[in-house]
This record gives sequence, C-alpha cells and structure tokens, in this order.
Amino acid sequence: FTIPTRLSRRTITVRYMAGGFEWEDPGEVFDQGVENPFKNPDLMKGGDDGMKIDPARLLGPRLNGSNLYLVGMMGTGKSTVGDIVARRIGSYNLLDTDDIIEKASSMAIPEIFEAEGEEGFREVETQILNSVHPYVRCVISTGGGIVTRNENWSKLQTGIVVWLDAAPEVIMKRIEGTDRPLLQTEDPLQTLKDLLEERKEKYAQSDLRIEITEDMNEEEVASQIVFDLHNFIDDNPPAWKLAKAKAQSEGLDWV
Ligand SMILES: Nc1ncnc2c1ncn2[C@@H]1O[C@H](COP(=O)(O)OP(=O)(O)OP(=O)(O)O)[C@@H](O)[C@H]1O
Ligand SMILES: O=C(O)C1=C[C@@H](O)[C@@H](O)[C@H](O)C1
Repeated sequence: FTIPTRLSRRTITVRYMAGGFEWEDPGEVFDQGVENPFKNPDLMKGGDDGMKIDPARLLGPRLNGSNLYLVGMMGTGKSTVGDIVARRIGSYNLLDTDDIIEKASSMAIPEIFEAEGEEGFREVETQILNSVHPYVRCVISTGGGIVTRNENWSKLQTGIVVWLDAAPEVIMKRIEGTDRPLLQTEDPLQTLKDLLEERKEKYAQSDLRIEITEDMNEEEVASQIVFDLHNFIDDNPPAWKLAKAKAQSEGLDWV
C-alpha cells in the first residue's frame, strides 16, 4: 500500500509491501464457531499423519480480522515476536511502524531524531498509525513511544493491544550497543528505567500484558501471546455473539 508521509515540509510517497504470504478468504473461515483450543484440546488434534494443529492457526477465525497491536519498551521483542505470531496465525501479516517510517522517509530512525527531534518523529509515527489502522488481519509492531500520545490510543483501541513487558535489565542485555536514539545517554540502563516509569501507566491501558522473564525465548513469548489471546476472546466475545445468545435466550431465531 501507499503511505504519503510528511517530514517538515517534504511529502514523501512510498509503496510498502507487507508480508509474504496469502491471506485466506474471510468469507470461508469466519463464524465457524471455533472454540478455545486450550479448553477443548481435541481441536488441536491433527489428521492421521500425527501432525498437531497449532493453536495460533485457530486464532485467525476467532479474531474476526481484528488487528493485534504489540506495544512495549524498545527491545522487548515486538518486531521479532510479532513476526512469529503473524506467521503462526497464517492469515495475518506483520506491519512494523518503525520499519514503515524508515522506508517512507528513506531515513534511519536516529537520523529522523537528529533532523526533526523527537516531536518530529512522533508526528510521523502518528501519521503512519493513522494510515495502517484501517487494514485488517495485521499484527502491528509499534515503536516503544507510540503509547505516549493520547490521540494514538483512538487508533490502537480499534484492535487488541498487547503489552510486552520486560524488566529494563533484561532489555538492556538484548539491545546493548545499538543506536536507539533515546538511549544515547551516560547511563542507558537508568534512562530505560526512567522511561518505563514514565510510560508504565500508558502501557497498562493495554488489553493484555505479557510478562517476559529472562528465560523466555522468542517462541515462548509468542506462545504465551497465543494462549492469552484465546482466553481474552473468551472473556470478550464479539458483539454479534452476545446478540445471538440474547436473541436465542428470548426464543428468537438468529438470522
Ligand atoms: N524472548 C527473547 N529472547 C531473547 N532475545 C530476544 C527475545 N525477544 C527479542 N529478542 C532479541 O532482542 C532484540 C530486540 O528485539 P526487537 O527488535 O524485536 O524488539 P522491539 O521491541 O521491536 O524493539 P524496538 O521497539 O526498538 O524496535 C533482537 O535482537 C531480538 O532478536
Ligand atoms: O521508545 C521509544 O521512544 C522508541 C522506540 C523505538 O521503537 C523507536 O520508535 C524510536 O527509537 C523511539
């Protein structure tokens, strides 16, 4: 798709090609009454070849096209884990707002901070979020600071927001020596701690919080997301399901 984006007075237009796999036809897969496979393990039984069905596959029809927004501090694994989750669901594509910003502006993020300051970067980030949120069936990995602008929440809340929460010490080990612009300070660990303290309340507005401990690898984090999402969908059924149950309890036919 094409995203026109503005940095200062320049307008740049790029084509951003997402993903690399085909989406299923939604008409066929939606509303098949797929249940939570963790509560009905028979759903994970495969065919005679002994292969099991990945519970992530069964998220596709249950999510009804909703986007998944991964939020959290830099280095918590939003891009890496987002890619795994999208591939495992199979009918979802990964979009990464940092990645789109870099492609759209032909500039690396540190260069944007340098040229436009943090506020300039945040402005572009909001524009990108506005452009991607109408798409469906996407896992959208976001920049660590996207939660700080209140206006961004009106877009994030059109999907399911998943907070990847890891301790600053765990994050630091993973991103030490990289060029994240906000960490170019005397004491990057303390900066991370301060940033997390500032943003914690915002991240906590997410629908799901995934606590990432040091011993969890990327696959395990993805699996925890899949598990928690199935339970989240049980606890927050789509409006049509509630309407159907109500109609049927009142003896009405559901058309
Ligand atoms: N659970 C994990 N275990 C070990 N390494 C991990 C884990 N999750 C992510 N990593 C590694 O940490 C680094 C940062 O991950 P990633 O770029 O996905 O984070 P991010 O949240 O997208 O960061 P940013 O917001 O700055 O783009 C990568 O090198 C990645 O391979
Ligand atoms: O935490 C942040 O504010 C940031 C995180 C990265 O993902 C980038 O979006 C950028 O480096 C800013």
